[in-house]
Amino acid sequence: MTSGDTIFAVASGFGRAGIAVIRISGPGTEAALHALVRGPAPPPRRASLRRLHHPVTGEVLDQALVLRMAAPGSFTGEDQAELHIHGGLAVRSAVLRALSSLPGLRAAEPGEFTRRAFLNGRMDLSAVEGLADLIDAETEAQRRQALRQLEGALANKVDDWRDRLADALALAEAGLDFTDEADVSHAASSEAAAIFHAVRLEIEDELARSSRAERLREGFVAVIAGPPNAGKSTLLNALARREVAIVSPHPGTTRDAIEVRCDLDGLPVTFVDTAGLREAADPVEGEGIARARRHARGADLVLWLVAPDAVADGESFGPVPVLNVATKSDLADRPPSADLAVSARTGDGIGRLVEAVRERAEAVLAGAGDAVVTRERHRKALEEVVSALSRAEAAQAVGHEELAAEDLRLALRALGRVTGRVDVEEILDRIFGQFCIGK
Ligand SMILES: Nc1nc2c(ncn2[C@@H]2O[C@H](COP(=O)(O)OP(=O)(O)OP(=O)(O)O)[C@@H](O)[C@H]2O)c(=O)[nH]1
Ligand SMILES: [K+]
Ligand SMILES: [Mg+2]
Repeated sequence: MTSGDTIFAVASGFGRAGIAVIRISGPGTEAALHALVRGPAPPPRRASLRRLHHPVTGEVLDQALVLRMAAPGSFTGEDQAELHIHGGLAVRSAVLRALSSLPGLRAAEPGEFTRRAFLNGRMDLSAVEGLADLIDAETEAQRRQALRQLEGALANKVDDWRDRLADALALAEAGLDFTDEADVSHAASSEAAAIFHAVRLEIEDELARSSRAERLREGFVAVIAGPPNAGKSTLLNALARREVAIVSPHPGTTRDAIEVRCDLDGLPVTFVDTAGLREAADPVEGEGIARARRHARGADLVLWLVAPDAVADGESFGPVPVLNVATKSDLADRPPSADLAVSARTGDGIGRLVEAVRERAEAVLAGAGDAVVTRERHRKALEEVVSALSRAEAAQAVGHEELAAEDLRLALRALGRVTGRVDVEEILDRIFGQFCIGK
């Protein structure tokens, strides 16, 4: 399956670079190469050095390494080529203009290459999402998780569940066909029940692990909270090793929450600096304080900071664990109530604080690397499967074989949505919209 258009885009990053890669995909690829190199298109799967010309004026635009992949053995499954050109902005735009001038060629939309790969059966939807995550991965743990997904960790499980449920459905339907032969009917339907019961337990097991995996994608969140002037923004800057937040001796300096993503030995942790908590007269500060409390209640961990000169009542943030951190340890000894003491000024204790946060992040994210359900979209679909299977079991237990078969069909359809084997149009735009041009 190919669409008529041939698309092209810069696949490497923006800005000056030694080399830029332009991708071309579609039925007009070979003709486009022919026009650019003024001769036969280079043979597939062989890197060939060629001069690129403007197809109309004949002007030489650049020397390029040309790679051609013939359908269906390419990323998109279509005829495809890569032009490795020199990365200057002028070279890039000259080659792009030359491509635009060719009939049937147009610039690709965001995610369009990957969309074609999906439509041509080169990857399933969960692999598409894995690819998006791999491009965005910032830490080792995220990279490994995304790669597992791209390589089909979820798709393989889903395919296995689908096969078994399809068998169960066939058995259930056989049971319905043989209702006049009670033995056959009974044996078939209890075999079917055993299958969908086992599948349901396996899916529930995966769902139980999924919240950790989703967390690994999004990162562990540690919110820095405390009374005004506790040194929250100073600590954030020390953790980020740059001046992200404004520091001043005036209480009430920070209003908006400021997030910094960190890589703590391969684990993704987001630190959030917030407005100092107090009764505020100023409505803007009051809004900042309301946001601070919301952030803290949604966090994985609150770092509760108190300076030696401040008297502060502790606050509770629901079930979120709190680490009590005494700040400005260069000014005073650590009070007994604190778990840790730090000085952002001298750097004292910062390493121990980072280690404490890392340990907690590790505990929360442990095992996330093996989980295969990494997104809300997967979780929602699998929850639907579980409830359809529970209904099927209940129906079957009271002899409503037809209802059980209907629920099995619903379960199969919901499973199909994870990998995109059924009615996917409505989710396609959302997924491919996350990609940038050239992917
Ligand atoms: N001696 C010393 N002073 C510090 C330390 N950390 C922060 N300060 C000072 O404490 C004051 C307040 O620091 P901030 O980081 O702005 O405090 P904050 O908690 O973000 O304050 P608000 O945003 O207003 O709630 C500033 O004058 C900092 O220079 C420290 O480790 N030692
Ligand atoms: K301040
Ligand atoms: Mg601050």
